[in-house]
Amino acid sequence: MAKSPEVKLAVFGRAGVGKSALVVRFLTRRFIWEYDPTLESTYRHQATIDDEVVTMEILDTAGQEDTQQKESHMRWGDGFVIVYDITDRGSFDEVAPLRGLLEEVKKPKNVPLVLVGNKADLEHARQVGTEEGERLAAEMACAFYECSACADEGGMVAEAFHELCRELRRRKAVQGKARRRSSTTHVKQAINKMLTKISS
Ligand SMILES: Nc1nc2c(ncn2[C@@H]2O[C@H](COP(=O)(O)OP(=O)(O)OP(=O)(O)O)[C@@H](O)[C@H]2O)c(=O)[nH]1
Repeated sequence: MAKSPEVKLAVFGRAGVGKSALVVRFLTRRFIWEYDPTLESTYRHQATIDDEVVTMEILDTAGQEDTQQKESHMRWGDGFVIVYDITDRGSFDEVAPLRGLLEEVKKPKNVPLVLVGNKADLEHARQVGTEEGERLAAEMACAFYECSACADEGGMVAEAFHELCRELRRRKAVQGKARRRSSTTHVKQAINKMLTKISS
């Protein structure tokens, strides 16, 4: 039987945006109010996404990491969830620099990621409009979700993680095709060389 794909996903965002709450919601479908804010944690999780079993390793980073720690976690990950809090404009302003660092650390560029605006249940305290999130995601060419780890009726949190896995799968398929195409080209070139030698 084919081995299920394994993907490493890292969750980034300013301290307090709800990274741990989102990861715990995704893994347990529950909301837990408080976590140790300084800890980073890794979890393993299996899910069936479009009939394919995917094994995820999820790193919930600590919001107060220094640049060196961030870079090391960025090197570790295959795909990224960048989270901001819709009630905290400063957390939204930190998204672009985080994406910038990702693009510096990861090569090739155009890193697989999804953008999540969390705490959508706190509409009365909103500081970042939905359309602003949409616009930023369009600029970053990634999917965008407004979610609430606390009241996730629509299953949006899982959808964000699943979409990231789909994006990684799409890219792997494209890379596989490109590799196959280049090896076919090499074989063709070798045959042509041989034929040229024989005929000369
Ligand atoms: N109302 C509301 N509160 C939330 C939501 N998600 C998280 N919180 C609260 O926001 C606070 C911070 O949540 P955490 O999950 O610890 O945030 P974090 O991003 O992991 O923070 P660091 O670990 O410090 O980086 C906690 O008090 C949570 O209960 C949400 O969707 N809605």
